[in-house]
Amino acid sequence: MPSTLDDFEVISTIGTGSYGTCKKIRRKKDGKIMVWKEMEYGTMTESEKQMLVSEVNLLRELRHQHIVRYHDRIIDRSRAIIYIIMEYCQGGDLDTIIVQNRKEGTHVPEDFAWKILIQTTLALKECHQRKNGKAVLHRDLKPANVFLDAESNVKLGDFGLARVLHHESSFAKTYVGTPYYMSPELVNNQSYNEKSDIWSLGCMLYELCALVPPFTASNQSELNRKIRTGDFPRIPSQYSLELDLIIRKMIQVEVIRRPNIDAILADPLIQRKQDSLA
Ligand SMILES: CN(C)CCCNS(=O)(=O)c1cccc(Nc2nc(OCC3CCCCC3)c3[nH]cnc3n2)c1
Repeated sequence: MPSTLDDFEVISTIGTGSYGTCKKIRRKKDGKIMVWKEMEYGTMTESEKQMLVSEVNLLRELRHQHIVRYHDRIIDRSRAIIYIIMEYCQGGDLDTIIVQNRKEGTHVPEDFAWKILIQTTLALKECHQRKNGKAVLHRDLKPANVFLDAESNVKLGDFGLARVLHHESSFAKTYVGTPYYMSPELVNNQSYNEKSDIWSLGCMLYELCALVPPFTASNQSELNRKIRTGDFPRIPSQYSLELDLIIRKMIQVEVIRRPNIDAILADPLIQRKQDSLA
């Protein structure tokens, strides 16, 4: 029985993303707290709508403990809006945590950083090595897309939506942040691949520890130059050499030297940490 808008009541607006608005909702029948993301499709071409349909179908297939769970979708044809209903992540997003620590002059604990690294890598593994074939690359891995549940476990969000965004008339075209996590292969106009997600993962872990991205600049060409060098400062000295080392392995300019998901999970540094965090 597909859901209808009447099955839910809106509690509050959480925020507006590059694709539309995210609202906190309550399912009336059992009081379950969820979110829906509202996307206007009225200005989309037929092919963009087709892309949206296939992205939403991908979302519903991604079932993993560290990926935000898709529940349903509601299409309001009269207003040309699609509502994508997903699990609510009570812990908010990593971007908010980074901003808060920067403001208070504090740092996240080392074990928290390892936990985020391990759980986000497991979420990416699910996407890169999907059972029935085609890998789903995230393409937009960043702190604002990594959410936490009530126990601070990772819930990777907004999969695929990143790809839908770049249709001509979308809000996304205007709504662009600085691509701090752009990989060297993207800077050199080469193709995006699974290792590009690994580069972004390394950049995200770096920012979680250092509270600033590994590469910063006041303009795109300066940023591109720094990214091509691959040179960046060590994470703050309070963090272990091992954590700095694993981040460095991911932020490698040469794609072939960058570890893939399985290499990261097999790394002795991770193995040892996984045991101690378990
Ligand atoms: C970027 N942030 C500073 C925005 C401030 C807003 N706080 S916050 O840190 O996202 C926050 C606070 C409390 C609960 C939640 N839970 C949550 N949020 C989602 O998306 C947020 C949305 C993503 C696109 C941009 C706008 C916000 C979810 N998507 C699927 N499940 C979700 N659960 C999030």
